[in-house]
Amino acid sequence: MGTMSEVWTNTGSALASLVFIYTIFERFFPAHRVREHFEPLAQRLVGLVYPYIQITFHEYSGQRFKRSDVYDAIQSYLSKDSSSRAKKLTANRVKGNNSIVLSMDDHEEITDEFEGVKVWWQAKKHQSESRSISFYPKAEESRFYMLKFHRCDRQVITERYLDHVMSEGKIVGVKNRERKLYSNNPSENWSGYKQTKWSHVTFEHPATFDTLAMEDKKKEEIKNDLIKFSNSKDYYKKIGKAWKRGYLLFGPPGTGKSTMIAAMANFLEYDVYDLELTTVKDNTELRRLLIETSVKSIIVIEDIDCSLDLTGQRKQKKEEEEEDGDETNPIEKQMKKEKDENKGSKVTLSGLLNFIDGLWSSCGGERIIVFTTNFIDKLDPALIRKGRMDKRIEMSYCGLEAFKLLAKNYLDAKEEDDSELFDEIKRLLEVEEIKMTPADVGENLLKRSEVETKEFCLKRLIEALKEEKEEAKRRIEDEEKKKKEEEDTKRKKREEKKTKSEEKEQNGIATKEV
Ligand SMILES: Nc1ncnc2c1ncn2[C@@H]1O[C@H](COP(=O)(O)OP(=O)(O)OP(=O)(O)O)[C@@H](O)[C@H]1O
Ligand SMILES: [Mg+2]
Repeated sequence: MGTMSEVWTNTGSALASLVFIYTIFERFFPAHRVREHFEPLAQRLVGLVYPYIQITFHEYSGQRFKRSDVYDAIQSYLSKDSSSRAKKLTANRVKGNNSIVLSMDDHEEITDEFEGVKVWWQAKKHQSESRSISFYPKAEESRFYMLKFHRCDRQVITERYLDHVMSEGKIVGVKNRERKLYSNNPSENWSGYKQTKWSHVTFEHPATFDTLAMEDKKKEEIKNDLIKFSNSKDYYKKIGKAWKRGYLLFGPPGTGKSTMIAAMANFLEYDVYDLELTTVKDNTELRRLLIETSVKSIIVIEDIDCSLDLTGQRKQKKEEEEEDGDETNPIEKQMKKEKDENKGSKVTLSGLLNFIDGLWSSCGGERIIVFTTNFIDKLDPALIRKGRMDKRIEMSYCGLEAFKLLAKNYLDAKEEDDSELFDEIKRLLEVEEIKMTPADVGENLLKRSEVETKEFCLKRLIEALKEEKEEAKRRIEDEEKKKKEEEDTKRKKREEKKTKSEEKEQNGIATKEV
C-alpha cells in the first residue's frame, strides 16, 4: 500500500515538473513560433514522400468584398457534371432562370480527367475564429476549392488544364446566368454611393425566331449569320478586327424591329443594352457607357433618326447658313440657338462611329450593335456604309408566309383547315398588294375572348385588310389632291409675280414716255 502511494506521489511530482518545464518552454518558445519554424521543415519532409500538389482557389481573395472570378468559373465548371459524380450536392436557383443549378457541397470531392491526367477537386470551408463585426455576410466562413494532382502532371495542369477550366466555366456560367436588359442612367446619377451607369431588369422577352413573322429564307439567313458570328472568335483575332457585328434594322413602325432584337438576344443568350442617346451628354459619356457593357451583349440604339441629328454636322451647318441669311431678330436668334443646344445631346455621329470602329477593338469580347430606324433615307451614308453596318435587314409589311406563321401561332390555324379564308387573305396580300404591318395583322388575329372563334378572327382580318385598301386609296387621293393644290398655289404665285413685273415694266415705260 505504502509503495502504491509512493508511486502516485512520484508520478504527481513528475507531472508537476513537466507542466512547469512546459510552461517555462512555452514562455521562451511560444507554440506558434515553434510551428512557424517546424512547419516548413515538416512540409518539406512530407513533400519528399507525398507525390501530390495542391492548389487552393479562395472565394474571396484580394479585395474582400469582391467574389473571385476564378472561383465562380470553377464553380460553374464543376457544376457541369458534378451532379452525376458528387454524392452531396447543393441546389441553387439562378434568379430569372427556371432551371436549378447543382454544385458540389462542402467537403465533397470529385475527380476530373483531362488529356489522360486525373485530378481531384474538393470543395472546402474554413471556419475562422474571429468574432469581429463584419458587413460581409458570414465573414467568418471562407470557402475555397482545392485542386490536387500528381506532381508529374504539373505542366499539363498549369499550362492547359486551368485555362480549360476557366474557359469552360465561363461558358457554363453565361448559360446559367440570369439575362438582363440594361438601360443607361443619366450622368447625374453616375457618382456617389450606388453609382451605376446602367440600371437593369431581368430580360424575359418571349420573342424567338419561331414567333417572328418573316419569310423563312430571310430568317434562316439571319440565324446563320448570328451563329457564324458567335463562333468566329479565332477568325476575328486572325484578321485583327474587333469581334463585333453591326445590324441595321429598318422598316415602318410595327414591322417587328424591336421583336427581332429580342429574338436575336434569346437566340444567342445575350444581354441587351438599350442605349438611350438623348440622355448622353457627349462623346466622352458615350465612350464610358459603352466600355462598361459586358461581353456577349447586344447594344441597341432605337430610332437613331429621332434620337440624334445623326445626319451629322454638314446638315447642321447648312441650316445655320440658311438661318444666318434670314433677317430675324438677333435676340430671338440667340435664344433659339441656346434652346437648341440644351435640347439635344452633343453626341455626334462621328463619336459613335469612332467608337464602334476603333475603341471597341480594345474592349475584346463579342458584341452586337443594332440600330433601328423607320426612315433609312434620313441616315448619313457614312453610318450605313459597308463595314460599319455589317448587315442591313429590312422589316417589311406582312407577306403570306408571315401571315401563315402568325395564324398558326395566334389561332393554331392551318391552310388545310381553312383554305377558303386563307385563299382570300392570300389574294388580298399578293394580288391586291395590301400593306399591313405584322403588328396589325397580329392585333386582328388575337382572340380577345372565348367567344371569338378562329374563323371569326380570320374574317376580322379580311375585313381589316379590305378597310386598309380603302384607307390606302383615300390616302393616295388625298395626297394627289394636296399635291395638285400645292402646284396650283405655286402656279398662281408665279402668275401673280409675272403680272406684277409686267405692270412694273409698263409703268416704267409710261414714266419714261412722260
Ligand atoms: N414580324 C413580327 N412577328 C411577330 N410579331 C410582330 C412582328 N412585327 C410586329 N409584331 C408584333 O407587334 C408588336 C410591335 O412590334 P415591334 O415593337 O417589334 O415593332 P417595331 O418595328 O419595333 O415598331 P417601332 O418602329 O414603332 O419601334 C410586337 O409586340 C409584336 O407582338
Ligand atoms: Mg421598336
